Amino acid sequence: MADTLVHVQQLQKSFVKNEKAELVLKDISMEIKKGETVAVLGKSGCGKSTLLNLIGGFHEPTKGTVLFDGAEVQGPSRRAIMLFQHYALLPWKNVLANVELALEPEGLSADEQRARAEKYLALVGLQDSLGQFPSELSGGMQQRVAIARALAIQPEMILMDEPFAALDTFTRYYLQDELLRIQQEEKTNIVLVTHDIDEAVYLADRVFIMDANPGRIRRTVPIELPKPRDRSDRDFQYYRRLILDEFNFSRQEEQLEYNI
Ligand SMILES: Nc1ncnc2c1ncn2[C@@H]1O[C@H](COP(=O)(O)OP(=O)(O)OP(=O)(O)O)[C@@H](O)[C@H]1O
Repeated sequence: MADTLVHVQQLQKSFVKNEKAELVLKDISMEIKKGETVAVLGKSGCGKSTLLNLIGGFHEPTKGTVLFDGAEVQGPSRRAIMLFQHYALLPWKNVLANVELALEPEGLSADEQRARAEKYLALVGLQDSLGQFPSELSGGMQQRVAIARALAIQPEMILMDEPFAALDTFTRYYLQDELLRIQQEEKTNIVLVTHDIDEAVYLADRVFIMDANPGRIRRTVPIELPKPRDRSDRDFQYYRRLILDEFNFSRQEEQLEYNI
């Protein structure tokens, strides 16, 4: 369909462990529409990162297919960039050089490359930190460099694996707001793997809730609230509660491992 960017069809993934094939993902089917932000929530080990890696072409499916803009994903592409929890910046390069390095395959002139890197660093508010090195930056600033580096490639989709999990609550809220603002400006698709129910309800248009052993999608929850959202609003609490109930947290049967 014209408005579908990612189409996951009957996806299965097994890994060999102790000489036995272990089914990690079973029969995953989902669509991500152009311009959408989706979140994937589930218990630790249910296969969220594996699903993200399959969508990004970093793993090969055991069965099934992933279509990106109608074509089968057969490997990583610069149209879908992965953003990790631990920034992955080169410590010996300054902020500007870290972003410029990611642009080398684009074949831009030196001036164009610099202008593009500066544009996206300004977009994340780091225009005054171009010459600083990663060790001189806070975790939140390092993640902003990583976001600028991903955006500078101008991908259609950014795959985020718990991008703010290493940050304190205030920095996390701040970066969630930044991400929302940037996403609305750039219209980049975002697939967000998170443990943070609040983060999923705040950012996502739809939340995919996964079950474990083997990993599968149990329920899809559309978050029908205008953005930016108010975390203290009753409707926000409604969705938060609905998702908490999916995980039986209200009955305290599960060990709490989420940021709520
Ligand atoms: N490359 C691999 N080789 C073998 N097993 C793997 C590999 N990658 C993941 N697994 C296994 O697949 C299962 C799902 O892992 P995955 O990292 O996708 O889960 P997750 O839901 O992202 O977990 P977490 O929330 O803890 O990051 C786990 O049992 C893990 O050990």
